[in-house]
Amino acid sequence: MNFINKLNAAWAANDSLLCVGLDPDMERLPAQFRGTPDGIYRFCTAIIDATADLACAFKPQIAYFAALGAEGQLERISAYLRDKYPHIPLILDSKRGDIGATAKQYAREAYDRYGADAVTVSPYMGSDSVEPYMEWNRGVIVLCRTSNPGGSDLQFLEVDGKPLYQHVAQLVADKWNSNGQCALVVGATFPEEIHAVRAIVGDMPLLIPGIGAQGGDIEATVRAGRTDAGTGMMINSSRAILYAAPRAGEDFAAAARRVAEETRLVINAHR
Ligand SMILES: O=c1ccn([C@@H]2O[C@H](COP(=O)(O)O)[C@@H](O)[C@H]2O)c(=O)[nH]1
Repeated sequence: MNFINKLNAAWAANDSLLCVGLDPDMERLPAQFRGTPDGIYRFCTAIIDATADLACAFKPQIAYFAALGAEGQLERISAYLRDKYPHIPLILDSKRGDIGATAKQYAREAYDRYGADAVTVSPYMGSDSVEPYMEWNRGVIVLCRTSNPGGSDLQFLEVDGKPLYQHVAQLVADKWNSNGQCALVVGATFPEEIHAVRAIVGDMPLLIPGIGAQGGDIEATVRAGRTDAGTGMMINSSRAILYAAPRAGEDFAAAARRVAEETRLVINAHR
């Protein structure tokens, strides 16, 4: 099943637009998982088990694995998700961008090595840098209006009367999405821009990081990004779920589940 079909199925099966981020920071892991690469695997799979019926996707950020030389654990986590929850897409957040020959290797890394259903890519190097991803029947999620404040340095530059990020949205909608496999990254910290991007791209899925630890407003995000079908979004939360402070008598996985459930409820209240 291709990415968009799988995402549609996961939205429906779990009645959820919540994407759970997998960013295992060794310093923040519960003590029983610290110090060994296998601990990363056990922590992430415990989070997956605790939230799989509440999520429309899981999004590991590759830096958290590569920094520790733990890419093998990411391969294991991806295989675990595929085997146990084959209906939930895996989004590899790697934000790659390079010349075509190198991009071909990055595409193999994402789709073949990690078995990702979709991967995040940077549009900065243009069409030939994203074409190799399009050759796979998987998802390509293009950075458009990122959640960080510094994203404005370039993404807000006015070009031909409109901000650069809107040109990216238009380019993806008009050209790069000819096979219907694209989505865009737009930060929850910028609801007005989510609204502007939605107006350009119709019902194309949006990956929306920035709620939770980055403080984005869930209600404003959902109102700005929802489609007529009440879907169209993968609203990502990583640290707020992974490192939810356990209440008395509650373990980390139960705390993660509680926060994921609360987040999904708030999202669904405004769909
Ligand atoms: O614009 C962007 C693009 C990607 N991210 C990534 O999403 C998560 C957010 O983590 P939180 O803990 O929920 O803040 C992280 O992996 C980022 O690399 C983003 O934040 N903004």
